[in-house]
Amino acid sequence: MRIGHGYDVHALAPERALILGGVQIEYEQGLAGHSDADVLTHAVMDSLLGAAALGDIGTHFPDTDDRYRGASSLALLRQVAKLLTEAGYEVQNIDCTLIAQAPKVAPYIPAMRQNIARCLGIAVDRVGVKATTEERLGFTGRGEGMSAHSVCLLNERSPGQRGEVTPCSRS
Ligand SMILES: Nc1ccn([C@@H]2O[C@H](COP(=O)(O)O)[C@@H](O)[C@H]2O)c(=O)n1
Ligand SMILES: C[C@@]1(CO)OP(=O)(O)OP(=O)(O)OC[C@H]1O
Repeated sequence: MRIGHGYDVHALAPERALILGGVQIEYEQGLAGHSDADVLTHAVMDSLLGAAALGDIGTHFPDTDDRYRGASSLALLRQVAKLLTEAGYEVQNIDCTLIAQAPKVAPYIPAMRQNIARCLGIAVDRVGVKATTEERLGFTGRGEGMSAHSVCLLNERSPGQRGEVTPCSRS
């Protein structure tokens, strides 16, 4: 079993859509970024890539590459799922936390969990999504941006399934 951690931050800006866990939420501002800036999904992807020691989202989806301009982070998450499968891992569970002073996202959490689980091909009860404010403190508390943390566990499939060389004894 392998543990992973991911963390991401995006600034709030006018005239941007607010997309969190693949859910578009009505709000006066959205998150700025090269992609759709879905900070929660970015933290989830980094936790998965980290657990597999496969780098991070910037390695796989550089913000200098026009293919990722305005990209759906859920589409990127599906690509991460493929990388994990190819490397011989399956997701045991994910637990992530969005840090945002506003808006209240609790009503959207079931849809976020469904989106993340669907992209990874796992049951929704393997995906935890939570939200908290930072009590008006710091950059999230002042409404300048949002951040997210994620942890995950990956199961390693058996060596035979991963295409690894298995030690053999010589007589
Ligand atoms: N953007 C947010 C932040 C929080 N919530 C929910 O409110 C609860 C209380 O938050 P505190 O920061 O005051 O502890 C929290 O447990 C979440 O359920 C939210 O929906 N959206
Ligand atoms: C997701 C990517 C895609 O180009 O762009 P951004 O939306 O800027 O997000 P960031 O968290 O800075 O990660 C870098 C990129 O991988």
